[in-house]
Amino acid sequence: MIDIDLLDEKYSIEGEVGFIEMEGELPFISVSNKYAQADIGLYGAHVMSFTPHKTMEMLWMSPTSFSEEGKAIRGGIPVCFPWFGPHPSAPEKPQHGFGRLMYWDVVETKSEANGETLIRFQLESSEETKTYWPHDFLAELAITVGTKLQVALKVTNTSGEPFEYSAALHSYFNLSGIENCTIEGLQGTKYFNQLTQDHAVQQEPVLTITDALTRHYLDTETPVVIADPVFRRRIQVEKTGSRVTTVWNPGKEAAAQMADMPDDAYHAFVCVEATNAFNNCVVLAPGESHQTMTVIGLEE
Ligand SMILES: O=P(O)(O)OC[C@H]1O[C@H](O)[C@H](O)[C@@H](O)[C@@H]1O
Repeated sequence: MIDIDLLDEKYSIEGEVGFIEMEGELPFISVSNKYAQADIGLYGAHVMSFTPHKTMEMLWMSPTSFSEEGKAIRGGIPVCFPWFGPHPSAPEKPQHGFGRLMYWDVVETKSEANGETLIRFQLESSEETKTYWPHDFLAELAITVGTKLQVALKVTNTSGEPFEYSAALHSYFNLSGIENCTIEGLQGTKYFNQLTQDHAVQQEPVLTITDALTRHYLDTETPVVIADPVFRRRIQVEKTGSRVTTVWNPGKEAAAQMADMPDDAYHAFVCVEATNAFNNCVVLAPGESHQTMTVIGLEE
């Protein structure tokens, strides 16, 4: 049970961080500072909105997303953990792990000296997580709201045995229209095409999306830029501790099949994800940690 009043009492910061609960919606944190406005759901430690002042919303949220326990939120930044995609050996387990299907504990809110706001969450192994995944772990998600949005997922192995996990910070970006936009920074990078199950190398200088696309670019840490000339902006997606960049758009047919997005929503977003999966899963020895981080902002 989430006690929003208690959280508000303990972690709100006057004029900067507030805890909000609305009828029929999952509870969320509202952050407002001199740089930006952001909303962060407690369920899944899920960033749902990030709007630097004097710009438009950077993240896309489905207007028909589910907002109820047991169902993933469509849009924003789902945290996929401790596996990405279908479970490798048990397909009945939830796609993209259980991290996006549980409440995370708020452990700190802080107004930084430079005016940025830090929100820290934790998800610790429990009887419930062990019904999905047998390992002891501590997952920490640190979100910094400034002119840029920084999201860092740190996983520590708190068990006595090594374990392997996969993960992604599955960011949905708000576009003027997919047909107007190009994605820069991936030329010459090899990728696994999930739709055709082939491997290839991107030859084109920029990626243009004209149909359903699910590509996992391998062994790359380079920043990607989403150029949107109609919205007159270039969104830069930087990352560290992630060696796979996933680019996903469902296209027309698959979008129409999804209950939690409008039929034409494929127009409105693209996902560029900081991923650790495929040939870049993370193996942690007892006591070891790994951090996957993404930084999202307008190109300077
Ligand atoms: O519908 P979801 O479970 O949220 O997954 C949405 C998408 O996530 C990733 O980008 C995967 O590579 C896609 O195959 C998947 O369709």
